Amino acid sequence: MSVSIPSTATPAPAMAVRGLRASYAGREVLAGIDLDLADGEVLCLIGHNGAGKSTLLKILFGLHPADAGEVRLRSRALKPHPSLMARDGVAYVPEGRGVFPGLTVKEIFTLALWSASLDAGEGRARIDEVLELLPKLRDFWTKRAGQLSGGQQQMVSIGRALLSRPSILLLDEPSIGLAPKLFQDLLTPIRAIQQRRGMSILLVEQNVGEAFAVSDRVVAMKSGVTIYEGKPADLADHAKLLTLF
Ligand SMILES: Nc1ncnc2c1ncn2[C@@H]1O[C@H](COP(=O)(O)OP(=O)(O)OP(=O)(O)O)[C@@H](O)[C@H]1O
Repeated sequence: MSVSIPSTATPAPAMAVRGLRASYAGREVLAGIDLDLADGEVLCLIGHNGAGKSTLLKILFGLHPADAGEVRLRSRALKPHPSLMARDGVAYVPEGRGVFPGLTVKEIFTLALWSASLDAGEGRARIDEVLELLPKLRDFWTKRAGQLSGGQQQMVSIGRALLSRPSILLLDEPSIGLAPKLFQDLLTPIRAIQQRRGMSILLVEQNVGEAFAVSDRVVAMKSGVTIYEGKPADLADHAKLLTLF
């Protein structure tokens, strides 16, 4: 008689990075990064300017090549490429928002649906879903992105990323140019969406106060390597944070 034994194995992380190295014109900026992003976790990546945080995100979405190391989605090793990552449920919101200033929000979303080759019915359903998740988008739906505030543009950028129903969201410094209160207003719905969807988020942020409040774990980087990993509460004391750098 065969007896089935329940598996006690830890599930593979949503995304894992091993020994990642990268450079620009021969200058090494990532010097061997190991990182796990668990299922349904918000991981906040902090560090000085130039520590390599944005480069890491770019590599994970396939926008910059790694010199060495491995990127895994679940336990599957792959060579990141933007279309491949998008197909596999990864979305990337770059620093600086990247919305087309001359297009209305509606046009930006329509363009994103068109480039994802979704049919009209599915496209409408996706837009309705994002508008339900981020209802404030309705307030400026027909305005040109260039006329929107920084926080509104950031919401457009994140909403556009959510259209693809990602399981992993790579968010590069969404607080740039936002007052702390506006940043908080943006993070609160993101955290709610993340919990509702069970999405994993890798959030690069310098604005630690607000970011830690929605993060499950923090990793600090310095000069291309990770130097600390812990819970936000362990770093709540600002003095302790400064000793890391
Ligand atoms: N396109 C590029 N060409 C050459 N060097 C670059 C390029 N992008 C970044 N670098 C350099 O690589 C290093 C890491 O930069 P990166 O932007 O990844 O750091 P960061 O931690 O995200 O910094 P910040 O917080 O300022 O955005 C820095 O020394 C930076 O000057």
